[in-house]
Amino acid sequence: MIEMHDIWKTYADGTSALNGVSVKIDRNEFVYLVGPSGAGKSTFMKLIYREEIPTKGEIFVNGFNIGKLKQRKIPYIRRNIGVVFQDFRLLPKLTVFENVAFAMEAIEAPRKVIRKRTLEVLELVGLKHKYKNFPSQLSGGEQQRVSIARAIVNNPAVIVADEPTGNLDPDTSVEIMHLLEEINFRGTTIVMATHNKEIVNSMRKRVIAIENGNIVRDVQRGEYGYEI
Ligand SMILES: Nc1ncnc2c1ncn2[C@@H]1O[C@H](COP(=O)(O)OP(=O)(O)OP(=O)(O)O)[C@@H](O)[C@H]1O
Repeated sequence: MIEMHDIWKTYADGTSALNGVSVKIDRNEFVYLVGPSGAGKSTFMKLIYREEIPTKGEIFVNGFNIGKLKQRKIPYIRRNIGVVFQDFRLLPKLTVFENVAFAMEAIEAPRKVIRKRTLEVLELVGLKHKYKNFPSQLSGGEQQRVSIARAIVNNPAVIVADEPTGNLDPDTSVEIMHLLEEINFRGTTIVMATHNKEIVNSMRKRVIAIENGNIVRDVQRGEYGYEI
């Protein structure tokens, strides 16, 4: 599903973020990425959804060598990877429905299909009744649910979530985690960067720890392993 072969990433200003990372993540896995601030977690994820390309090494997602992807193939890979951010990144002037439908319009799905599928995913995240609301009328947890609906609407093979509970209180964080578990259970691979020790230690999954751009630990049903 995701394979990195000796991946190096150095940014334009000379900062090296990843130093020879190799890893394999199988279909349907749920992986927590942990490690200190600045360790390279976001970079790891940006390479998966092709926000960045590696300086050296090869990365395959769903069989595609995405560092070498032709420009015209990029929409295909974007459709196959849903991304969830800490700060939700919903479009404030669009309703809940429109925020989710927008991701399907981008791939030019037929109108009827868009309506049916959008309402279906809003139901899955428990927000169908708020489809006419604007993001500003929702709680943080609800906004994150909408962003998860947007991430899954095109039925991606992988979801990449960068600290999805970072702006949420503990109870809401647990609800969001249950939703991600449910999505994983339905067949989507999930890679999630987090600093949330409680969640990692209570909902045991594979844990990959990154420090100074290297994988220093990779354990099935692992622990958070840091003090904060
Ligand atoms: N666009 C960029 N240009 C230059 N340096 C960058 C850029 N993005 C990230 N970095 C640097 O690369 C290193 C890894 O950053 P990255 O964001 O991947 O870390 P992280 O583990 O996600 O951190 P955090 O937990 O704080 O989000 C850091 O030294 C960071 O300052």
